[in-house]
Amino acid sequence: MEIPSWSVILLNASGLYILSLILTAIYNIWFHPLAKFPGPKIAVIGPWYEAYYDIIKDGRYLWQIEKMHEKYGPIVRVNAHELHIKDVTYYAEVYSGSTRKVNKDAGSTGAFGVPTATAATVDHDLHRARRGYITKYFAKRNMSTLEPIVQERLDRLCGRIDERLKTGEPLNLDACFSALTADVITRRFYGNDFNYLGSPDFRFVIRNAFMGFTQMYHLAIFMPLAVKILKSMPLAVIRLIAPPVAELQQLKEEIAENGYRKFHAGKWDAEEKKSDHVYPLAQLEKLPYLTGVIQEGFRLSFGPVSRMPRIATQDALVYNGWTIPPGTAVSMSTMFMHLDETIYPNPTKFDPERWIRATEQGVNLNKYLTTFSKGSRMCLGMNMAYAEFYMTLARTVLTYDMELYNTTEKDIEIHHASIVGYPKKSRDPDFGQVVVKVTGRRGLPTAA
Ligand code: HEM
Repeated sequence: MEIPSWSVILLNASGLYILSLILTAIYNIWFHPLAKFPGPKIAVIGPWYEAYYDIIKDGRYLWQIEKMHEKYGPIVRVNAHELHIKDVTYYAEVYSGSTRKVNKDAGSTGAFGVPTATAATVDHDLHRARRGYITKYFAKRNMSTLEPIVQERLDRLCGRIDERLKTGEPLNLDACFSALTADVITRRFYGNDFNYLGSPDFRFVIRNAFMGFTQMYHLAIFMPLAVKILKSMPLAVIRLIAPPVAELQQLKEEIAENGYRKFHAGKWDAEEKKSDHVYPLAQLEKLPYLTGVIQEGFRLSFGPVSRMPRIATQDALVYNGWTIPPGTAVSMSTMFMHLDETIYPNPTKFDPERWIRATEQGVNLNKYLTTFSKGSRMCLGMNMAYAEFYMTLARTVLTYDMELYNTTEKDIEIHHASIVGYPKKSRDPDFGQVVVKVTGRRGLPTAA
């Protein structure tokens, strides 16, 4: 028997592959359980349309989805297996998880590369069990043990801000607040921290690693194998191809090797303790304007903006006359929730008083704030994040005068979605950061 040449084998294999793509496209357009839902056909024939916007155009699919909603209405099929809904009144139904079993979408959680993490757990029941083990550590009643940790780290932060006041050197708020929160979290959960607040320019590996991870997020969804191969290369090679991914790998290797031995010695910087503008959290939480500032900050900074689909495994959801079959991935986006003008008139305006007005009118605006998501999978660290925001804002704003330095609205306007939002890319390495000059330090207020 004559053995076919390599070129014939290759030709046949390519033919079969193309045929399978055509058959999949035909199935997805006409025979898939979601075939009847509105949306562009090009988005469902295969993963390429979404991949084009999220990989080539770098996290721009969300804005394309916005255009789809303008054309097709509030429910759109955004890829072969996922529906996206743009309707603030329906969020609780999709994200609930307390009244029905809700899985996560394996496609998007797989990108995290940590299948045992609570946030990446796909199955409803397994997630419930895993979340159950750790919930108590995040309870609101435990925030009193967090308070002294935050106050001590704020003392350290103030020490660093004082330095900038003296030298006149600009201060990168993104960097110093990231260092603050990393120190607080590690000290709260591991008993010690790496004293990132003490590092020059507040640079630290976890922040760079997180940014590296977000940059690889879309690639990891569409080409998981390519990312696996990249991660298996020697660190020096990874550093050449994708420096932030090298940071992530280095961090993992260091933790695997040393555990947490590199922790800060644990000596609290008592000599830096200052008593001005230190208010108890319980007192701060009662202040309506400060609360409005925090809520409005959460609203316009969005939190994670990438889609986080939920799958009702056993129930059919009903939306606007459409019956969504069980097992369908359904997503909604915080960016659309927070910019909905029926809930937030003049939505891009930073208006803390809208929260005060809503309370006076008996309107529960919090229902539409989805920075931390809602339902059974909502953020476990929410109370911790709020506590840090109250204490940090009160302390820094009351203590210092600051002026924006080389920072404009363009630095914070989001243009790319890669888990969190990023501004439009720029060649300027400092672009996309909030930088200030510290211009003064205030004394104690006249009335506490
Ligand atoms: C401003 C700060 C934060 C924001 C905006 C935020 C936002 C979120 C969001 C939206 C989710 C849901 C993710 C999903 O549906 O896939 C989430 C989950 C989670 N967050 Fe946060 N988070 C913040 C801070 C924190 C902190 C400080 C911690 C802990 C120290 C934390 C721990 C968690 C955990 C453990 C989950 C997984 C919960 C689960 O799957 O049951 N977060 N976060």
